[in-house]
Amino acid sequence: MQSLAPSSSIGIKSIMRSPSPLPNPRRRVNFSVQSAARSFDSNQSVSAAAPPSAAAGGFTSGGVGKNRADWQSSCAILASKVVSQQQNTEKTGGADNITVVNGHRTLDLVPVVDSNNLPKPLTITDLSPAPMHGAQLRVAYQGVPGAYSEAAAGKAYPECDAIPCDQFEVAFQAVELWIADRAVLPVENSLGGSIHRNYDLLLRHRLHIVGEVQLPVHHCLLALPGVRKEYINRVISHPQALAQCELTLTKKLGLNVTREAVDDTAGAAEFVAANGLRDTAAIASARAAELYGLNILADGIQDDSSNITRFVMLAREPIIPRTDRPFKTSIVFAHDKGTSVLFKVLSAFAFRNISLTKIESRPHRNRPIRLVDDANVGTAKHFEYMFYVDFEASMADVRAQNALAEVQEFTSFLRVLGSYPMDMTPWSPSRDD
Ligand SMILES: O=C(O)C(=O)Cc1ccccc1
Repeated sequence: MQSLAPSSSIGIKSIMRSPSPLPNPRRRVNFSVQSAARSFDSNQSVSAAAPPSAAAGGFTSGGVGKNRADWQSSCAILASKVVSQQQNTEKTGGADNITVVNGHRTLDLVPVVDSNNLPKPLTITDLSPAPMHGAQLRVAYQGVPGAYSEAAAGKAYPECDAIPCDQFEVAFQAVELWIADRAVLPVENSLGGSIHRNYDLLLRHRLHIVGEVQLPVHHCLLALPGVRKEYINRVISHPQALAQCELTLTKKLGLNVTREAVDDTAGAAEFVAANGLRDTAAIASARAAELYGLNILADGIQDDSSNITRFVMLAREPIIPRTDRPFKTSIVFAHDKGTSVLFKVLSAFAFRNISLTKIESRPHRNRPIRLVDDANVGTAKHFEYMFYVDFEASMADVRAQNALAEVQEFTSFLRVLGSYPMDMTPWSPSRDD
């Protein structure tokens, strides 16, 4: 999967403002951080935030270390990468390519948009805290205007200044480097399940979950004006969107054509429009159709009308948990010895009548395999897992504190990702219901 923005380009581009209640999409942060990000291993967090405290939901054990020197060197790495990326861009220009990633054909796309909209080079001053932003909350999201993440930012913070970023890594770093105040991250979908890569990102960075929103997602099939369904031989979108519309595309619309995954839904729409592609349709929102001048060929094409995506809001500092409204707490833990650990951990919540809303396991990135020697049988190899659990209680609730104290006894690593108000907005299904 590739970004629709030139992946080697570096810049913040100015884009139009949108009317309320959608957030104000002002700038696109699309400095490329792939290589810079690789320099930040888990021991080199770029977070400048103070160490989290248990009371504020930053309870952690066995987590990564960080200090001012790490932060400064991370900034230096990022700044030097920015300069070299910029030079590469100048050398290579921006060719419009289809590449092969993990065996899939993907688009390496360069939008040919009006030159006022082309990314402007990021300078070192763009990486320092910007005191001129005024009182508006700046919320970084992955994608371009019209992406669902932008809508989620607008739902969480109606008056916010939404900052598009070409990658999640960039959205995280925008917050860590004080370019943005919050990042918005899709974490699970009612049809597609958990977005695993984003869970991995939560662990690699030191941001705190400070809120959640659940957004009904209503997909449209978009094409250039005058293009009919019969002309389409390719559908492009975010992989979640492609998966969420698979049945409708094939069974209802008869579109047994190539699918190609790109970084975000609205970026797919922008690409079709910017390149005048008459054989390609994008799956994206009605707002993306409006922003990029595309027609809606089919409306509400998600296979299940109750298609909800859950997003979390991330900040440098945890919020102070409260007990006067429903809160949720997200934790991640690992264990390296003992039996029935998962059972014991879950009982710590069950005995205190704390409901779990999610449990997810992910192979441990740094320690994927555990060897268990057995002289009679040989060497057994088990996957090592990280477990992600969400439970319905605030860290200000003594039951949650006691449960976590107990969990800590059975685990080798425990981190509270955040304790935050639950999204209690009434169920509002997709528009076509
Ligand atoms: O690509 C987008 O617009 C996103 O925000 C990610 C996404 C994709 C599909 C459903 C929900 C969110």
